[in-house]
Amino acid sequence: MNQENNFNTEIQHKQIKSFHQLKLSCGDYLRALEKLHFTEPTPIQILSIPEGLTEKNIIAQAKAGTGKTLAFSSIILEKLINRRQTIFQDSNPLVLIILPTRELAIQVFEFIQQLLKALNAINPNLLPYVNCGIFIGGLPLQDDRRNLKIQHVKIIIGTIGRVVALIKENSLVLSSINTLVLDEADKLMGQKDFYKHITFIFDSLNKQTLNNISVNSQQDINNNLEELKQQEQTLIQDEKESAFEVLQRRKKNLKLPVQYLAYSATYPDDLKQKMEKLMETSVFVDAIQLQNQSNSETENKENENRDLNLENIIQYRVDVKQEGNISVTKQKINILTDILKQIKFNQAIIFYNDKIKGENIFSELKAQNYSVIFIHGDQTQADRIKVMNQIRRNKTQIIISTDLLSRGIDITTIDLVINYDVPSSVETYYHRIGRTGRYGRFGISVILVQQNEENFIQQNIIHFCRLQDLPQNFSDINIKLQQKLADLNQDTHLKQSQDQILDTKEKSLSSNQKKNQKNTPQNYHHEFTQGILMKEVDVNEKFYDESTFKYFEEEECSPILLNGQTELSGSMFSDEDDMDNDDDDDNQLEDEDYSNENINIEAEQESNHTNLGANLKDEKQNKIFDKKGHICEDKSEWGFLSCSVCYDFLLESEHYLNKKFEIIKYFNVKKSKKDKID
Ligand SMILES: Nc1ncnc2c1ncn2[C@@H]1O[C@H](COP(=O)(O)OP(=O)(O)OP(=O)(O)O)[C@@H](O)[C@H]1O
Repeated sequence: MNQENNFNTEIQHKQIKSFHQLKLSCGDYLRALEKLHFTEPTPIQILSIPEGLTEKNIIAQAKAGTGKTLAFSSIILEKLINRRQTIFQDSNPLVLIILPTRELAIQVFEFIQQLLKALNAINPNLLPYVNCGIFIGGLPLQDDRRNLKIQHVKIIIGTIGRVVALIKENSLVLSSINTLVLDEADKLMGQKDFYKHITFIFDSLNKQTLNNISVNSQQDINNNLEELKQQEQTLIQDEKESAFEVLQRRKKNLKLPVQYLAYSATYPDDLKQKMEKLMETSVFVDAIQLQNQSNSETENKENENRDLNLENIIQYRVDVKQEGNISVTKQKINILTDILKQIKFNQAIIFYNDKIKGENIFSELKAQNYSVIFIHGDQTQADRIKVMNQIRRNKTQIIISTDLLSRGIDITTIDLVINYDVPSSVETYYHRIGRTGRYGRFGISVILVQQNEENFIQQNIIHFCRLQDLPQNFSDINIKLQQKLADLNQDTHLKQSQDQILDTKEKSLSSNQKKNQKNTPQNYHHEFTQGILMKEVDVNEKFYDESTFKYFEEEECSPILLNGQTELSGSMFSDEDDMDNDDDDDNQLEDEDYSNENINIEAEQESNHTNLGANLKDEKQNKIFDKKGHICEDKSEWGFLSCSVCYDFLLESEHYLNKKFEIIKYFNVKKSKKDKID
């Protein structure tokens, strides 16, 4: 492309201010994005979504924290929406997403679940057969087999070892996969063990998708023969040629049975060629240039357009000097605690290189009464999930981690990253510091440098990154950090009130579509002669519920047994304790205490919301208070829900709680269609 063309394309890209302009054709999907507050696309979304929708293989690069997950998720979902008429014919998975760590896999799983949920709330008939499943090491294999068999998972999200194991034992069938996503692709391709598995997946995909033409798609081919004939005029020489041969030749001709999407913030040069070879004809989507051009300081400086630094992260270095008899370890701990005392951060992550060191830092900080937690790959999966939960709920202020959390993890409240140990490469450095400064927010990073590490730093870090010495005075930084926290809190409030407005819009928009939903419990009237045993399922945490994994069953999915004495009150709204920063470990107590309090807090906050929001809240409050005085008359010692008022209340609450109440067992309950009674 010549310079003038380049310039024009850049101008066009800069003019894109909404997702509508990105070849995303489905209005409901655009509304779902809006509902989740994704209104303006980021450079990687502007560049890679339209490319991806043309079925090209993509190797995409964008700086840390700039929206790569939404970019590939949008391509996947738009493709599924376009194919929705035929999805239900196939019980095999259609999309495979591979990630390097379990924590990242869980995050991407939850993100796509959220997108699907928002889409489903707007139009339940759009992708009713599309669900996603998570397949990671450390959890029972038999659960994965069962989920693949019974749940007909369409979007597979997993870590490489588990995915390969499932392919090898034929539990995971790849014959219908049409998109393979490699997130943190340089890690997956660059590490020797991973690469071996990746090539195995590519080979299996090629074999199985071609075999599939003769088996699973036969029905599909026959159905679409006429259409195929029109499209493939040049291929069909003989009217009697079988549909199988037509498609076989068509696929071979295109040589692209599966679309590959690779995303990362970093690609070492030697790796790019290796990837291009494996992914055959691919395009390189480079968002770095566009990201840097939107920053006036670096405008028109060709070499600086490959700069991976984020403007919103201030990077400091501090030298660890030998002082008297004090050991280097002690020196480093002193520097660390000094930084932690002086910088008024909200949440910090400290990266270290070996596990024993991590445990030592943990003990030192714990002894100084810091709210601290540590994580590494040798912990049990139960502990890893527990730690991630603590971090995400902002229940711990300092996280000590190996490079396990250096990539992809998206926690907006982290505002300080400390490289306690120097990372092994500049790529790892970029990923580590990218745990702060997410989506353009302010963040700080500090690297501790020992004398014997100076050469490495000079050659690998200083040359590429904008390191400056740690200042004596942190007051300016602290003001910025406070401002960031205030902005984050304000964003949360704003989003909450916008959510209420959108929910109301959505209710009126989709009331007709919702009428089409059949056999949901709401459509039935229940006559209670004895009782129902109910189970509470947190919709956002459905994955955990499906597993027999003990820790999560205890913490997230304990069945609720409403006994005869149950008083309906605000304590039902325990789901809202996301905002709770209390460090209390006793979840049961905390839920109940907080949620009662929560209603009062909300009542106070309501006065600031719009009328529409206020009405909605009123509606919710009334629902609680309407029934608050209600005490079930049934004194059944078994604690079954046996009262229709309680039951109705539970169903009404689903919407607010973001939970589903599944009926485990009926006891002599008659069911009849509600509309007959009405
Ligand atoms: N268009 C958008 N509007 C608002 N927020 C967005 C948008 N796109 C992404 N985000 C938010 O930006 C944050 C970072 O996104 P994401 O985790 O996808 O970054 P990433 O590029 O994959 O980062 P990393 O390189 O660290 O993996 C997330 O909190 C995400 O919800």
